Amino acid sequence: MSEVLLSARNLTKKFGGLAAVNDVSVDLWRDRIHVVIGPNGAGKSTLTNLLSGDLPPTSGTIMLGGHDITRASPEQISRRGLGRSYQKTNIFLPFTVWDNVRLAAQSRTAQQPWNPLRWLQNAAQDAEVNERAESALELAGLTSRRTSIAGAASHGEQRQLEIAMTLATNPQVLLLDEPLAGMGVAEAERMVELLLRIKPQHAMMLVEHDIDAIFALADHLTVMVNGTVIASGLPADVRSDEGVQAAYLGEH
Ligand SMILES: Nc1ncnc2c1ncn2[C@@H]1O[C@H](COP(=O)(O)OP(=O)(O)OP(=O)(O)O)[C@@H](O)[C@H]1O
Repeated sequence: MSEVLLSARNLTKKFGGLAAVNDVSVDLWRDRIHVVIGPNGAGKSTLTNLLSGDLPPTSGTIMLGGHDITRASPEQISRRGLGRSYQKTNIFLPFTVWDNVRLAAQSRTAQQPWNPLRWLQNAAQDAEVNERAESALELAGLTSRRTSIAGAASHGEQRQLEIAMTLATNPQVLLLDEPLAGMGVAEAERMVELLLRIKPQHAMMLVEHDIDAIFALADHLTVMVNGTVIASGLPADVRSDEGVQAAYLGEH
């Protein structure tokens, strides 16, 4: 059954006199993809940064899995099960695909306090980290590329690797910033397939500009303009909304 994993209410973020995000509420459900669109400067990145803890909101609340994370750090929020990818890549280019995913999986493992049985715990932890990295690699469709040097991978594969690295932290909620940016048609199709494959286990919010992908992926579509939500709902309803056509979709 679908459930709300993240719930943000009345989020506002002010930079001086500018409300980059103005009274925005968002629910993210497991097995649903929520796409946020809007022209440049609409507040999409700022909203993502509020949900991930990279920026504190001026007002409003964010609940993740029943916990109030409004003032939590990005690390605490990650440990509570939120993973995000960044437009600017976090990949270590000289390392292999596998090493990158394993490092991401390891970053999630808490340090254990010292005790005489620590080597046993470490061994168990290693096995668990490897397992998490392995399944993230497989979900992202990169198993056959594990020994490739990340820097030598194609643009599309590097974007897949970013998703694999995000999945390796075992998130329930995924925030993805333009996962199809800069991709050709075939790469974009592969990414859409990948996102649909990981959808059932995750609640996802995507910021995306690719119109075909938006309508292939979105279960819920939100349109932001100047920090404000001007429409939010089923993609077909939002698409036919006159205000949306005038403000955004009409441009394409
Ligand atoms: N750290 C900051 N300090 C001051 N103003 C900021 C800051 N970050 C964003 N803004 C402003 O907030 C508004 C929203 O920016 P944001 O980057 O969230 O928009 P966006 O919808 O993600 O745009 P794009 O599609 O171009 O990435 C813009 O007017 C931007 O200039």
